Amino acid sequence: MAIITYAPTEKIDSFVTIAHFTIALVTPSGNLLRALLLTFNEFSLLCHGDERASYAGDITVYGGPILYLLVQSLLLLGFLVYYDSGYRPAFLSRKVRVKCQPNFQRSMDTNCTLQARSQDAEESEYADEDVYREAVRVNDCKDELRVCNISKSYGDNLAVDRVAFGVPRGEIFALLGPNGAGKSTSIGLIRGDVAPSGGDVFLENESIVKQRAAARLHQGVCPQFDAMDSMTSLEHLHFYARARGVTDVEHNVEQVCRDPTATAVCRQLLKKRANEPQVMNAVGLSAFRNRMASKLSGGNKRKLSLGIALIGNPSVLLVDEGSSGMDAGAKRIMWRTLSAVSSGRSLVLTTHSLEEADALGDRVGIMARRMLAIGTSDSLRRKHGDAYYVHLVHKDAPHTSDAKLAEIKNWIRINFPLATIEDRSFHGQIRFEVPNRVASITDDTSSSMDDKKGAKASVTPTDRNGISSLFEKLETSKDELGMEFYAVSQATLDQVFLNIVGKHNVQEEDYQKARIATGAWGKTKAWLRKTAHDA
Ligand SMILES: Nc1ncnc2c1ncn2[C@@H]1O[C@H](COP(=O)(O)OP(=O)(O)OP(=O)(O)O)[C@@H](O)[C@H]1O
Repeated sequence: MAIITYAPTEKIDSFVTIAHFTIALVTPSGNLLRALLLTFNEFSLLCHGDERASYAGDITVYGGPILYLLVQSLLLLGFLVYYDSGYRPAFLSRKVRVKCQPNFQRSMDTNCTLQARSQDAEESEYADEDVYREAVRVNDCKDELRVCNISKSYGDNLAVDRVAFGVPRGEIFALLGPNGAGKSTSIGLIRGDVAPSGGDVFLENESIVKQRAAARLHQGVCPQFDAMDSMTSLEHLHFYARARGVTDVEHNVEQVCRDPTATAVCRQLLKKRANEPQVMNAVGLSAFRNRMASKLSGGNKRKLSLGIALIGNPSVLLVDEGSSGMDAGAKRIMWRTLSAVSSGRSLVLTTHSLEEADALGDRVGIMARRMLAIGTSDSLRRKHGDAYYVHLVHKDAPHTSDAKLAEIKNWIRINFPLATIEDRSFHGQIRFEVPNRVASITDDTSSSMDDKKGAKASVTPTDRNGISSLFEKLETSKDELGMEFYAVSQATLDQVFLNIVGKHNVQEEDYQKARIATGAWGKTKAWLRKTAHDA
């Protein structure tokens, strides 16, 4: 419009052409627009000044936009390949330190650089000493996967805060956390899809930040959502094998179980149907090889995604919620498949299912933005669920009178002053929790809360015979209280998880948002409601 308004009439055409070519230089859509305008303007196609245009492919007609688009496609493809490779010329990179350190500066440093601080100060920055120890261990270990103090923030939202762990070959590491804890972001960071704000990830000692293409060769990813196309299961595997540059597609995963520690299940799977593609065997999809992926059941779709992740026999396998949406039976089959394919590689599994983490994970990491606890499920139970859970059933159940239930509760309070009795009792059944260390303390009925604290404080670490004392008391009073059965169990991983997130005051993302709404908007709404009501 500016050209048409202000340019001399005889120069309008040439000025418009110059403007078109200049804009099209940096915008591919500008080329398409120019081609479209030419199509709608017959004079532009047929005339070249006062003469007839030689042909439509002339540089001033369609030739210009086509040439520009070709050059732009090549440049953008080159940029994409360069960006995806993660390569940075030396002059653009900051100082590279392959060795990562705990306690890096929070100022979003791309290296895991160590600030000179005392060990106590360093340790206090981590949720507990096991988390700190893992962050230190991951510096020098030879694990196939090393996640070094990785962080990611989206604006003000710090989604992942200095998470550090290592996964050696043959180990399954289960990453647990409530909704919005940053599990999928952590997987994205390990994959190299999300650029970290700080820290680094090393796959077979290759940095996902600085050698992304090389590091990615070592990983296979089974994403949270199945991305299926209109192809059969077999065609999917062939397609992804070619995309990954795998030549021997048919026997690609022949060596899935080459490790001497390979499980018997794994070896059996490989023996069966030796002529089938081994990925098919490994994930147990042989029967559905020619079925359209969209027609597979949810469980088999997950297996196909796992099969795709196994293409190329990666040494690090990332499984994001591997059994989500599966029924109990399919879940167990998936677990067997996962443990079969885990031998000889490092497997990171994110899950909401504590049962799954317990069943599969050699080690478990519980995170909510930062790592809150790490260890085997047994060590976590010992550390964070150090209590016995007792379930009593009265012999008159389900018709036990309230008086008898009150008598049992009274007995519990006298014998286990620090026990927590569940408020609700179901048809003559009572559940209570006794802290392990104090299971053997006897107190009188009149003991005040201070007395109880005193009793707890007086327990020494050697006072660990709580379980025998607990059984002795239950056995002695069993008949007197009219108990039919009783069961004593240790904390489940569910209880451990709740204890840990409770201790760190972690809430689910939606709940947090709801609380924020209550704080600001909620208060305003309440005030408006009150004002309207008063009026
Ligand atoms: N692309 C993004 N842009 C902005 N914020 C994001 C983005 N991706 C994730 N987040 C935020 O990061 C936090 C962690 O999200 P993430 O999806 O990693 O959690 P999660 O543990 O995988 O949750 P879930 O178990 O529900 O899948 C959330 O607060 C989320 O809103």
